[in-house]
Parts: sequence; structure tokens; C-alpha cells
Amino acid sequence: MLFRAAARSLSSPARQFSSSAARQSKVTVLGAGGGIGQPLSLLLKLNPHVTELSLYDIRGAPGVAADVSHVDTNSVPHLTSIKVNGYPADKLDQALEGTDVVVIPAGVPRKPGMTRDDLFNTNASIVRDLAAAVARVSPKAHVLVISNPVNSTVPIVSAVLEKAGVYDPSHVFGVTTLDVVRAQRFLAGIAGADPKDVPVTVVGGHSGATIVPLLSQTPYGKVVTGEVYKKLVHRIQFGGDEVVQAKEGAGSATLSMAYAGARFAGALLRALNGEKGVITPTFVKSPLFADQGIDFFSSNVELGPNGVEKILPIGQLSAEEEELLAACLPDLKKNIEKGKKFVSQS
Ligand SMILES: NC(=O)C1=CN([C@@H]2O[C@H](COP(=O)(O)OP(=O)(O)OC[C@H]3O[C@@H](n4cnc5c(N)ncnc54)[C@H](O)[C@@H]3O)[C@@H](O)[C@H]2O)C=CC1
Ligand SMILES: O=C([O-])CC(=O)C(=O)O
Repeated sequence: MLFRAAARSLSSPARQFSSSAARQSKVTVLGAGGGIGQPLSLLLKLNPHVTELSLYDIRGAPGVAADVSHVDTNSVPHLTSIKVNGYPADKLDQALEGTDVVVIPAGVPRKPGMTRDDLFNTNASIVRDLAAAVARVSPKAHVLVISNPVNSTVPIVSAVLEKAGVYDPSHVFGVTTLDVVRAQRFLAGIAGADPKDVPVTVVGGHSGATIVPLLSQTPYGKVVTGEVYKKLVHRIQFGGDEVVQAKEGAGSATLSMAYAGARFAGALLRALNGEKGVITPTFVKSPLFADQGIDFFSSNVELGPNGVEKILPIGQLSAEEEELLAACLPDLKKNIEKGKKFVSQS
């Protein structure tokens, strides 16, 4: 979608002009110098809804901004060029000023043998401090959290904003799109289909057993059974580990994550710009399992001009999916509580 949109805008100035009539969106990437941040910044530069791109990192963001700023999208003479600015460590507030959307891939990635929860000690304080800056400078921004462990970092961001008195639950999202991307890609491989024709809803959270793909809800998925089904579910739940192992200590998924992050940001920007019926799974403050003390959950969410428009029910589950969900909930609850406790004790 993103690439098609980009290709259209390159080939058709008229279309590009019409997209310029849309609302102006400043997008800020916190952690823009990293493995995800760099390709994500490039993909955001291709998005016609992004009219200003603000790149911040404690290392290297001005260089990434100079590089990305030469990409000639949205730069035909009758349009205002997209502004791309890079900000060094001491310019966080300037990076956030007036921003509509903040994407956070700042923090350390896993090495082989680590769980996402092992990143908590380092990433919790990074995300807490960045969220405090958002609360101070751009409290109305939509915040897209990529930094792991997402099951804890989203509650951290939410609690920081709440403490500052500026929390709007419809503005905070955990980006779980990579689980959807993997589910579609892996199922399409089994089905011999094009991934775009194989939508899969993934619910729960973003780590191992908390990732629950609802394959029974898709025509291609419901016919996958037995060992093939078990292996497929395992591969979706542990796709991140596959990449961590293959990278042999050099980090985790960056390119597929940049694609997934750009896809989610693109969906949100389309909804903010008035497109109706934009529905995608994302990890948000949710009533679905709140009666069990789990107040954040990823499910299909309809996005709108104010972010979360409607949280959709998870629908009919197969017996296997009921079991996956039962395994997900206790882990998810612990991860959420850990994030909240961290902020309350900070
Ligand atoms: N939600 C998801 O599906 C996924 C999440 N991730 C997570 O994304 C995070 C980033 O991964 P990578 O880009 O591969 O790591 P990386 O190490 O390549 O990049 C992280 C960047 O964050 C920057 N950073 C550190 N502290 C910062 C601060 N206080 N303010 C601004 N920037 C700061 C670093 O300088 C670095 O440039 C990790 O926590 C990783 O686990 C990774 C893949 C998928
Ligand atoms: O596995 C990791 O640590 C990074 C991640 O979240 C993913 O690739 O899904």
C-alpha cells in the first residue's frame, strides 16, 4: 500500500497535489538513528501524508535527516517540500514541538538467548523519559510504541501521560503490525497465495505466547490443521527469535519492522486524514479483558480522526485459539503490571 502510494505520487504530480490538500502531519521518530529508525524514516519520507519529518536520536539523527532529506518525494515545484530535520541528544523538545504523531523505536534490541522482557531494565527508563517529553511538549500527539517489551512499554507510556494529566487512551498504540505481517506472509506461503489476499488478525500482546493469531477466522487459515497448524502458530509467535538467531548477536528485526511500522503509521495517517473503515490490530487500552485485570490488549481497532475510534471484539475462536488465549492472558497481565509498577515507583 505504502509503496503503491509512493509510486503513484512519483508518477502523478496531480495525485500528489491532491494529497497535499490533506491535513498537514508532522511525524517525529524517536530513535531515528537505529536499525529500525533509519529505514522507517525513509519509508515515512515516501508517505504523502507526512508533511514534516522530525528525526531524533541520542546518536546520529542529523546525519540520517540529511540523507533522507535528499529523497525527492513530495518535492515538485508547486508543492511545499516535506521538511526533514534531524535533532541531536539535547534537542528532544525541539524535535517534538507541534508534532501530530510520535513513533518510538528507541531502545536496545535482543541478542540470542534473551526474551523481550530481558530488555525491560534498559528500555523502560528510555521510554518513560521520552514519554515525559511528549507529555510536556506535544501532549496531544498520537504515540506509536515500537520499543520492546511492548506489553510493558505501552502501559509505561500510558502511565507517564496519565501522571502528567494528559492521557488520551485513543492516542497511544503498541505497534504489533509485525506479527500480522509475519502471519500473512507465513500463511500465504503455505496456501500458495499472495499475502495481500490472506489477512490475518493477531490478538493479545507482542511476545511469544502472548501473540495469538486467529487463523480460524480466515478462509486460508481455517483449513490448516494438525502439525502444520502447530508449526505455523509457533513460527508466528517466535518469528522474532528466528531473526535474532539469524543475526547472531547483531540485533533483531529492523527492516521488516520498519515496513510494519510504516504500514501502521500509514494506516493511522489515512484515518487521521478522514479515511473511513481503517481497521488494523494494535495494542491499546482495551475493555476486552479488563474484567480480568488486563486493561491493555491487541485486537482489531477501527482508527479515525482522533485515533482509536472503536475497539472491535475478537470474534469466534476455535478450540485451539481458546487454548492460546488462555496461555496468553496470565503472561500479558504480568507484563502490563510490571510496566505500571515501574512508573508508580519512579
Ligand atoms: N514492536 C515490534 O514489533 C518490534 C520492536 N523492536 C524493538 O525496537 C527497539 C529498537 O530496535 P533497533 O532499532 O533494532 O535497535 P538499535 O539499537 O539499532 O536502535 C535503537 C536506537 O535507539 C537510540 N536510543 C537509545 N536511547 C535513546 C533515547 N533515550 N532517545 C532517543 N534514542 C535513543 C539508539 O541511539 C539507537 O540509535 C528494540 O527495543 C527492539 O526490541 C524490534 C523489532 C520489532
Ligand atoms: O524479537 C525481537 O526482539 C524483536 C521483535 O519484537 C520482533 O521481531 O518481533
